[in-house]
Amino acid sequence: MQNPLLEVRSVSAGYGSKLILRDITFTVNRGDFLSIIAPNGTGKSTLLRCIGGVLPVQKGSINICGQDIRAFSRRALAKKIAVVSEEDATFDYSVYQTAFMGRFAHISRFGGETPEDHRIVQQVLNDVGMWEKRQVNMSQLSQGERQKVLIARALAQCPELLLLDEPTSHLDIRNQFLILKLIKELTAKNNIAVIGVLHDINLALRFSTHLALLKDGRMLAYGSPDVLTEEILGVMYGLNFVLRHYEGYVYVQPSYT
Ligand SMILES: Nc1ncnc2c1ncn2[C@@H]1O[C@H](COP(=O)(O)OP(=O)(O)OP(=O)(O)O)[C@@H](O)[C@H]1O
Repeated sequence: MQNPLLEVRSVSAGYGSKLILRDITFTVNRGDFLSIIAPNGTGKSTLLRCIGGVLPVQKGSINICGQDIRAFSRRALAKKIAVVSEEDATFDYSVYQTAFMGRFAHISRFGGETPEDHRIVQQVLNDVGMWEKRQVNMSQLSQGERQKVLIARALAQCPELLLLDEPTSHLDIRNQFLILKLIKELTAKNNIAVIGVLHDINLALRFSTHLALLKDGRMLAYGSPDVLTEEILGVMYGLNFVLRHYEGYVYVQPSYT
């Protein structure tokens, strides 16, 4: 049987002596779109940093394609995992140069870049609607446009797992929908998986195959979107919520009572 794409086993992690994540376990398979949902400061970005190999785990292990991520070089891991996060955004380059950075892990040290690298960059910039602005400097873009370019850079990496840390926080409602729809389609087409931190629970419910619900650094529930209930939302956010079903989708709203 094929290994799961990602196995997170009993992971505890944090910063120095400050433990943030406690005993987190889940697996992700190809085709999955997992959204991590939790209140501010719970450890969502910390979890993505561990999976991306940026923050070492203190206990437990993280395997990708059956191998511990600690066994990978940075370059080898970049072929498996791409991250979209504003943390590592640089603004001194053009849109094209920024998206092209996604190809670095694939470019052979001796052969140099190939027409295929440029074809992929053109494709991803077209996909996110930023090809027309390819020569513009990143510093001259709106925050939403920058976010689209960072998504293009990650897609150019042709990863097996895409990590998205609030990838649509600066996008308008149309672009949020279109970008997540694009990512979902690419997940299916390329047989990859996505783990996203999305604060908009309704967007998460629209696109996710799986949800991970965290509180105080621990996993409260993990599974299909059915794990989200009014009760569990109340526990997570300390507020009453109502869940409504409409045209096959579930929507969440805070209740005023
Ligand atoms: N580099 C760091 N050094 C020390 N503590 C940190 C560091 N980064 C984050 N933290 C702390 O870890 C905790 C979890 O932070 P994290 O960014 O993972 O939360 P989050 O769930 O992604 O939050 P948000 O929804 O607000 O983005 C917070 O208490 C935060 O203060």
